[in-house]
Amino acid sequence: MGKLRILLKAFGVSMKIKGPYSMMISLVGFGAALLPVILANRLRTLTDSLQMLMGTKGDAGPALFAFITVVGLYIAQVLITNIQQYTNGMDEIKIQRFIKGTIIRHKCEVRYSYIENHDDFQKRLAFIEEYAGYQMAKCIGNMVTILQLAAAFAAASFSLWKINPLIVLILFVTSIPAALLAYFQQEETFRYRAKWMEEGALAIHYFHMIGGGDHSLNGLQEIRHFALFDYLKARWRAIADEYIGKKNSIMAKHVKFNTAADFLRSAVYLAVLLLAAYEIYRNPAIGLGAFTLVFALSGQLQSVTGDFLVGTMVLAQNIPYMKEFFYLDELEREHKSTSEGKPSTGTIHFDNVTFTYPNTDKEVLKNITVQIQDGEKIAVVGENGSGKSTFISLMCGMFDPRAGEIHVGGINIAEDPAAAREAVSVVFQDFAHYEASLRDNITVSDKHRKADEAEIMELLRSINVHDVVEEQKEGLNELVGSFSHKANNLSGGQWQKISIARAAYRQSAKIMILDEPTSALDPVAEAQLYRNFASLTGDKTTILISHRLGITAVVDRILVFDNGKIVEDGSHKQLMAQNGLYADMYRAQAQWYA
Ligand SMILES: Nc1ncnc2c1ncn2[C@@H]1O[C@H](COP(=O)(O)OP(=O)(O)OP(=O)(O)O)[C@@H](O)[C@H]1O
Repeated sequence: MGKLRILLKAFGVSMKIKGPYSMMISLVGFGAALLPVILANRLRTLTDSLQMLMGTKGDAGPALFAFITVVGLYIAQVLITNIQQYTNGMDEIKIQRFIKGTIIRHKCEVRYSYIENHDDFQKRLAFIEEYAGYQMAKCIGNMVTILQLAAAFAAASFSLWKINPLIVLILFVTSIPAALLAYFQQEETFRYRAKWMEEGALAIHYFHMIGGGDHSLNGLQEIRHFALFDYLKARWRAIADEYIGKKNSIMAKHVKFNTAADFLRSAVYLAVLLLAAYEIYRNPAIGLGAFTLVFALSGQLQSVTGDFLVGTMVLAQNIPYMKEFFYLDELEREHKSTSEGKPSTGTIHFDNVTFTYPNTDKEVLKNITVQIQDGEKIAVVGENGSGKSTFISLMCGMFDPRAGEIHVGGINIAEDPAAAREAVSVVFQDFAHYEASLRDNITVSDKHRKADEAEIMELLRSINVHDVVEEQKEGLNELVGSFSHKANNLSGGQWQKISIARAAYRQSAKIMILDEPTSALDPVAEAQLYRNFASLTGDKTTILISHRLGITAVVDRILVFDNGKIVEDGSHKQLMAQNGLYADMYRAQAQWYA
């Protein structure tokens, strides 16, 4: 995309965010940019009228009129400034809402592989959230400001030019170094911040681990128990202090240069006043008011020139960042569902599937071929890191295989993940905790199903997780979570029972996937769950990952994973007879229990 096209596209989006009311106020403000010049000219007239009056008993009318117009202009200036401040505040809110909304939308719509930091997605998203989105959203406002400054510059220059063109030239030329300085300083600060966003990420991680800025309680008890605050604080400090040190030296440099620039600016201003005084001395006919005009407008012209130059340079410099914002539109989306109706079968077919995670070379799954029939109960077992959860992620369409095809419910999941997911209910290893009522926590898995309280409780009883709801004062209406003071937090096992209930609630699913669903349950609860395994899974095809090999008794077939391959496939009896990896693992666990 060419620079001009990016700029025009950004203007379009930015104008839409601003809305017609705010655009109108900006255009009114356009006229208001001329107010200081009109005011300075009225002050000139007032000074001249007062000079005429001095020592004479002449007509006070012109002075009075000039004074009244000055008052009127001041009032108009105050009103317009405040209305503009209000609309600017509104614009800021709209911009933040737009940026957050855009980020959420893209995060939900892109292919899941981006979430695992494919294409530096997370870093680029952070940059868009922090900077690029704001520059894009503000560009039309910035453009209007630049035009206002240009108008104010032209009007002020015209007024001063008539007194002495040299005044305008001096003010303009001497504003250039200060403007360049301001621009380079902004750029240096930005560059440093962008670098910090990349290098300081670890410091932010430590800061959150200690509990700052993050509402999660993850690991906080352990950190307190091992008295790790000082250790983590030192790690955070080491990185943060380096940043602060560099920032301080940049700031010190900027202050030195800015002081010099301010001296120059004041010296030029005084020189211009002297020039005006000389002009009046040389030609008294132009009147004392000319001095008032120069006095009021010179500083104005200096700052307007500087802001205009810096604003234009920054707008041009920001075009690449605006482009970064439009990167979001180029990301690959998850395919929209094209199928009519839901899958009617619970079959799962992996056909020669090989997979590597984004940005890695290691083959985590190697040539997996497996046919799972409708209604089969399958256990997936294997050592840590052998590829079991990855197998599930692919089955849920989170990633595309590097080679091979996966059909879930008869649908090629790479082509229509949304339709294939309709067939599946799942308990992930790291399931979500929703800050909501227990009812919502259970029913979010099937938003179309309208079940009343009795029906939900019946379901919970059938899979033996009803105790979590019955123990709460408000039953299904109990708010749960750790964020709100009104909510009651649950234990790890209670949360897991709710996640199982959530999966069971998705009645229409043909396939049920359970990734270590009992890891947090007590032995009695676990045994009860497997006793009710038939109620939980019904006639659904079931895939169960577990390290507890005792549960393999409730399944028809076991897939044994080793280093990304299915190395054994059969019933418990067959695999024990085979005396391979499964039999070894089973005996090791049984021995432990014995
Ligand atoms: N997001 C990821 N990016 C890169 N590699 C990953 C990612 N997730 C997992 N892996 C790697 O993939 C391999 C298989 O991991 P997976 O989680 O599928 O194993 P698993 O059999 O489920 O293990 P566990 O029994 O410990 O849960 C491991 O070597 C792991 O390091």
